[in-house]
Amino acid sequence: AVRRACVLTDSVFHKLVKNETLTKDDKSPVTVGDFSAQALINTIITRAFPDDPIVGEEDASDLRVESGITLRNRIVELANEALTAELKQGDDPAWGIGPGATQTAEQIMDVIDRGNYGGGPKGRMWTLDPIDGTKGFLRGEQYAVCLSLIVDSRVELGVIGCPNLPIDPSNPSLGKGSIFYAVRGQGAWQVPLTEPFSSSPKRLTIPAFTNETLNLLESVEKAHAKLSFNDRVAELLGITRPPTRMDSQAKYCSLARGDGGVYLRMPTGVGYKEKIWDHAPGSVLVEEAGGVITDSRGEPLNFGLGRTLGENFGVVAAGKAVHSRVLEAVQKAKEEEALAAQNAKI
Ligand SMILES: Nc1ncnc2c1ncn2[C@@H]1O[C@H](COP(=O)(O)OS(=O)(=O)O)[C@@H](OP(=O)(O)O)[C@H]1O
Ligand SMILES: [Mg+2]
Ligand SMILES: [Mg+2]
Ligand SMILES: [Mg+2]
Repeated sequence: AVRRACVLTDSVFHKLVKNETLTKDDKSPVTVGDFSAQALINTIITRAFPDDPIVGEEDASDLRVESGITLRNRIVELANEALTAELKQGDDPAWGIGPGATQTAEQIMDVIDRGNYGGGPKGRMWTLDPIDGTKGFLRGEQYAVCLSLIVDSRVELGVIGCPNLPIDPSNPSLGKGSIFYAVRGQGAWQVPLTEPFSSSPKRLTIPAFTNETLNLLESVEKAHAKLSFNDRVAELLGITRPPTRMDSQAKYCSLARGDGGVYLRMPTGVGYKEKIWDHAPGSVLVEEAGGVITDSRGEPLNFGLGRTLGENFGVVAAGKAVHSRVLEAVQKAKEEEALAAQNAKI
């Protein structure tokens, strides 16, 4: 499902035109690529696991109204193109894909809305972010197709497709595009997007870092994380390398294979609640690569609270040894901030 969606989003990027993007109520962008990829993946999940609910980022309400007709028609066309593409190794026509698997506009809208599940502490559920880092996608930079399976609040499987991420940053000739995946208890792995079954998966482990090699992985968008706080934490840790900024859960993939040493994402203070689909796949990937992921207090992320992670205490992910040092530096930076706020009041 993730591979097919990556082929879809990559082709959408190359033919995307200006009026194929909507601005959602929260002012964030969503493109025909996000909607059609959600239709595609939800179709496959629904056929393979008919009883499983899906917590998906997008919903079709803006497409069901008069003003959404042009966008809807385009999404139906793109989703059907992706659904009916020829079967590849590992594909099963019982999943509603392959030549002839066309759906009506109504079916496409309904399958997008299979992502409307509210989440919660008990049972099986999938999370889907059809394009994570939509702003990165629009810039032609990093984005990711992100899927996870949660059972009784615990992430058991995470799959992250990164069409624009170098396969090996130290060897650019290998090109771009990988799928990263982890099954709890079975390790973290990377396979090339184009040949996921024919090449042997590469096992990922977070390497050891020194102060000289350590660096932060952080958001591109200033509205998504408090980057000035990150700078102070880096200073307290004695980090000399500049941070690596990239959109989407490609940050978790980069951490899992050691391209960067710490993923730090602190709230900007506007009351935004992090969504479970933005962290569930990445969290199991990092844990299976030998890392630790918590909020800034050191508490585990709770994927059983609904569609969000609840009150936002940020996210800290790193290798085991580094993680405890980062938590200490984060606490120190928070104390400094509180003190400065108090002094400003006086
Ligand atoms: N205010 C605020 N604070 C924190 N996070 C927010 C905020 N607004 C949006 N979002 C979510 O950020 C997701 C992408 O963020 P990333 O850090 O992964 O990439 S980016 O560099 O910031 O674009 C992005 O995911 P996508 O919508 O899938 O792109 C959002 O879910
Ligand atoms: Mg979005
Ligand atoms: Mg996202
Ligand atoms: Mg998204």
